[in-house]
Amino acid sequence: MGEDTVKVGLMGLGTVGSGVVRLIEDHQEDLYHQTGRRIAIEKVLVRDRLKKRSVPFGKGLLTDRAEDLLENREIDIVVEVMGGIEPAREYIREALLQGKHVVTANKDLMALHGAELLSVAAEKGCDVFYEASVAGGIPILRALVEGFSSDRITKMIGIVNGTTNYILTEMKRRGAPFGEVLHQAQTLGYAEADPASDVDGLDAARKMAILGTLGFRIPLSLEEVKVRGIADVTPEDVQFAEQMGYILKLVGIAQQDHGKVEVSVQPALLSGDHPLASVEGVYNAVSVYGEAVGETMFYGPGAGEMPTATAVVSDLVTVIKQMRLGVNGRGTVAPYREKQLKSPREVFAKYFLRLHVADESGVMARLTQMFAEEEVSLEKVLQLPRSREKEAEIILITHTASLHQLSRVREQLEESDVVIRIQSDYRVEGGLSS
Ligand SMILES: NC(=O)C1=CN([C@@H]2O[C@H](COP(=O)(O)OP(=O)(O)OC[C@H]3O[C@@H](n4cnc5c(N)ncnc54)[C@H](OP(=O)(O)O)[C@@H]3O)[C@@H](O)[C@H]2O)C=CC1
Ligand SMILES: N[C@@H](CC=O)C(=O)O
Repeated sequence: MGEDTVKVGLMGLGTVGSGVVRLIEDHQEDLYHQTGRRIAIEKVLVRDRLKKRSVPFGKGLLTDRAEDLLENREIDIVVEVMGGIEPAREYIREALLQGKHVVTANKDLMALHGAELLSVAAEKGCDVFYEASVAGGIPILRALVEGFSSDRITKMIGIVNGTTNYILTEMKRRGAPFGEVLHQAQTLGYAEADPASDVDGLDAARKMAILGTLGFRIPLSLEEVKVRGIADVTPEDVQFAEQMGYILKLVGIAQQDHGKVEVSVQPALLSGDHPLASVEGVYNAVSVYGEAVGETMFYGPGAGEMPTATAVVSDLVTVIKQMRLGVNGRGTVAPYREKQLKSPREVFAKYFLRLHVADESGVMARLTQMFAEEEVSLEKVLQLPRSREKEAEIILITHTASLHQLSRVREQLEESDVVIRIQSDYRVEGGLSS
């Protein structure tokens, strides 16, 4: 191997790592034409060297000692696709201190320690790219940083977790039980090592923290993202939503107006004509609204071996091109704007509530009174046939109200003697016509 070869240290050979190996092999000629360099995987770090692998490697290439990559002076670029916080953070930091460029798919790490790692990279004149960390195969980060650099982004709304979108789609399509479809998502390589982070919305929250930081150019931290997952979503919620013309999805929303931002992840009802309503299975999509450009939409596979590998290898190509130009590390840390978060009085949406109430006369009047007291008006009301003795079910969709108003209404409902329980409540996002 001569001068024209770039040597890569690969950390992780699971779903994404195997895809990276395949893609580099299959596209070697195309990659050479773009970069003028051959890409050679010099060492691969794994936990268990004896495990059976879907991509064949010479015995000497696999190692379970991180030093074999970090202390290898021949390795120019470390690709981290192991996942988790530690030891990934320590390894990436050390790689940067050794002057190696880094490509990672690790949103857990970038959402939590991105600022620290980018600042080490800037000091050492190294690149850190992490396109694969958000929305798998969709090149959304590059679009935000480069494509929208002349505009001011006001809103990003997206389906950014493939596993939960796959689960909700299968629940809607064939009424499949939650546990069964989660297991399928794991088998297909979509889910995180701990799938609770998909189901609880944390994976999507990490991605929204990254999108918010890059899109609004503010230092957004993970704790500032309000998170609710899909664990308590029932097949009935999905069906009732459909009856009323809505699709239930796990949605990330990042919005800024008057200099204040709101970032959240929650199961939300999307009206049938919403651009995200038809995004199914493992697919992700992000709508980005710019003041000047208007609405744009990015769509593609959000998880899985080869889609994610394309994002990783594209980052690798960028690093190699920058090496040729000698511009690595330039602009790694962009100056941020001042950050102000919205209070619950400043976050507005419509809401869907499913209530189990006493089956007696006058209940509807009592309910509407509670909403009226908080100045929340109702857009739709659906009374369902009685499901149990002395219990009726009512579904309400409000007009736009603040989160604060909704919490006040919820308090009243919870204290009321006619409400047996609030079965579910979801934010509602209108479509093109709203
Ligand atoms: N799967 C997907 O669709 C997507 C994943 N990502 C991100 O990509 C990263 C990798 O995900 P994925 O490929 O699915 O994960 P996998 O669990 O399939 O693979 C992880 C790999 O890392 C190795 N590894 C884990 N911990 C260590 C450690 N401490 N020391 C050495 N090796 C270790 C494992 O070794 P061994 O094989 O020996 O167990 C395995 O090869 C994660 O950050 C994930 O969030 C991002 C976008 C999509
Ligand atoms: N578990 C994640 C993988 C990609 O980021 C998902 O399902 O989206």
